[in-house]
Amino acid sequence: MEKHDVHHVPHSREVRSFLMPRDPSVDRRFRPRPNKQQRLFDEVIMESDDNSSTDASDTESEYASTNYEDEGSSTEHSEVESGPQVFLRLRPVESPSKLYVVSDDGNVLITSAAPNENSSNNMNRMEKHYSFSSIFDSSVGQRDIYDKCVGPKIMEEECVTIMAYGTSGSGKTYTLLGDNAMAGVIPRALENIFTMYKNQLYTTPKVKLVNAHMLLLEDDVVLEELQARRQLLALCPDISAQYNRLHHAIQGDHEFVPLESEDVSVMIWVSFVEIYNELVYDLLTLPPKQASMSEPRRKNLKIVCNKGQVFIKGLTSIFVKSGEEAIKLLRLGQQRITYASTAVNANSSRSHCVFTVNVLKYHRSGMTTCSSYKFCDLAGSERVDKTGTIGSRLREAQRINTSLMVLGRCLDAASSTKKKNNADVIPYRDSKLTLLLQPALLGTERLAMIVTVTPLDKYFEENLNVLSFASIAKDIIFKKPIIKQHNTRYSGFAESNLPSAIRDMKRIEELEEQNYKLQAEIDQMNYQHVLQMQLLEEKLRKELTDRFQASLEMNIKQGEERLQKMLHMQSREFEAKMASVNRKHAEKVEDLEDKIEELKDEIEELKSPNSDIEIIDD
Ligand SMILES: Nc1ncnc2c1ncn2[C@@H]1O[C@H](COP(=O)(O)OP(=O)(O)OP(=O)(O)O)[C@@H](O)[C@H]1O
Repeated sequence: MEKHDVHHVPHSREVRSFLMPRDPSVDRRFRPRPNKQQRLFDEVIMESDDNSSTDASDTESEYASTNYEDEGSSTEHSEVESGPQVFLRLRPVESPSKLYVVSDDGNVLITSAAPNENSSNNMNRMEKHYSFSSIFDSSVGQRDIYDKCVGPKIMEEECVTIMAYGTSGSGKTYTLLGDNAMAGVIPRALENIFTMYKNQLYTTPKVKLVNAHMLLLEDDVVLEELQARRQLLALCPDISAQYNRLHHAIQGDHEFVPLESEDVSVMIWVSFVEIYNELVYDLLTLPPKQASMSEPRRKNLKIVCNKGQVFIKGLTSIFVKSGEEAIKLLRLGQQRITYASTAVNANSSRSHCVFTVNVLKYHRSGMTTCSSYKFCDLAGSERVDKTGTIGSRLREAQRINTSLMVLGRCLDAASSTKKKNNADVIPYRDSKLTLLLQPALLGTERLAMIVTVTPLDKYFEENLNVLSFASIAKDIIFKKPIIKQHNTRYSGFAESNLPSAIRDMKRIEELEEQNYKLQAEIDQMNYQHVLQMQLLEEKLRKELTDRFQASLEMNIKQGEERLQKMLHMQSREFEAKMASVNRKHAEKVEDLEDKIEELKDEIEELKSPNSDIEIIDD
């Protein structure tokens, strides 16, 4: 086993690469790092202030906001120097490898030198130390993971991206979603959010984040939103029994406290996307209007960067009134995710998924703020050479590995304090994933990464890559101000104090009720119409059948009569012929009888004694 000598000074600087990760135990002096922490991304801040846009520039909204002019957006900043929090979770396994040891303080993972046959890389054949914000061994459950990694961020009402990263089958999806018995981070966060804002929840979708802009919606748009939400929720699986169990278990695990403020109304929206083979798909699309099209068409969407804001153009965002509704939509989206069975996980996510919860708050002052929580379940990195992956699975794996590699490069660039005077210092545009997670990678929003590892010998090398990736993320120091919340002030909205807001709400509820009734009437009329059409069709069918039957019967009758006539004529002809033949025969018989009589007379004459004829006797 090759031992790492801490006093040995390498002659040249180590080459940085994500695929051949840096050895974190190499003397820090010889890592390609600056001597002191510098302010990063000044140039990127400038970029976000200018009017340039990537992909497409589309800030015009289909949503009317005419009466409520946006007086300008701003952001609530925190100037504190900070970096991402990186947590390590070890998956429970039957016989854990002895190659991984957690330090006494519980923050450093020490990997032993790999046995030669387990490593294709010399660098891996030495002891390494990886430090984390916290390490959770297999005994740590879902409750503690939430309390440590996510809960405080929700309480602070900050914009945050929670990212699960690890090899395939190491427990990323389990950590984020959990199972029926043990809820993961997302259901807990939803319960936390809905309990926190319990007294401020606004039941009408009056404010929406559209293309990264907060808009006050007109009544007709509100109705559309309510209709869309009703339609989509109707498609969701029924999880009420399961949800009740989950809800009680979560509330038993944590003590979420409702906020007291009365000056704010809160609206919560969720969206869910997957990035599959470098294409972005909406997992909450509405069903098609025509009933004939059973499956909603999967249309890939564009990620747009405009004025430093990143959003997905045309992404469905659904207004939710309870944790149950949000979890229902999460389950619906999950059913639409691309899963496949791989060598290491029978139900492996083949895409990166991002579930976003936007908490929009409008304050009595007229200020509207948004806290955005992004939960990102990354597809598992995979050794395509060892697992024998082929065909479409291989293509997927290559795409997954490439996008993870770009993510690694972005983190690497962010952790490198070597200042470069160009805006493209972080290559976040190189993959859809990094483009979408740009605010977290640039440090404008908080980033927490939960790294999952299966502590088995056979995954040793893959795990070292994951750990190196994590250690790169851990090194990042953002000096750019963290955006705590996005703010917008509306001039019209300032007047919308509570009484008028309540009036609005009542009016909207009335309209919704009316709309509901009209929809029911339309449904009833449609039903009647269909019924009438069916009856008419039936009547027409019967009429046609009757006519056809009558004409058929008439044709048969006419045919019979014709045949009867022909038969009669032929029999008369036959009778006449027979009569003539009989007559001829009778005449012949009469002639013959006459002849017989004549002959008889002649014979009598000859026999009489007076005859002159002498009879000679022998
Ligand atoms: N900490 C844990 N405790 C109990 N079971 C776990 C834990 N972590 C993972 N598992 C189980 O391991 C299996 C694989 O986990 P999971 O699907 O979360 O992996 P993954 O990292 O998301 O994989 P992929 O990237 O292939 O989708 C699941 O059956 C899950 O229940």
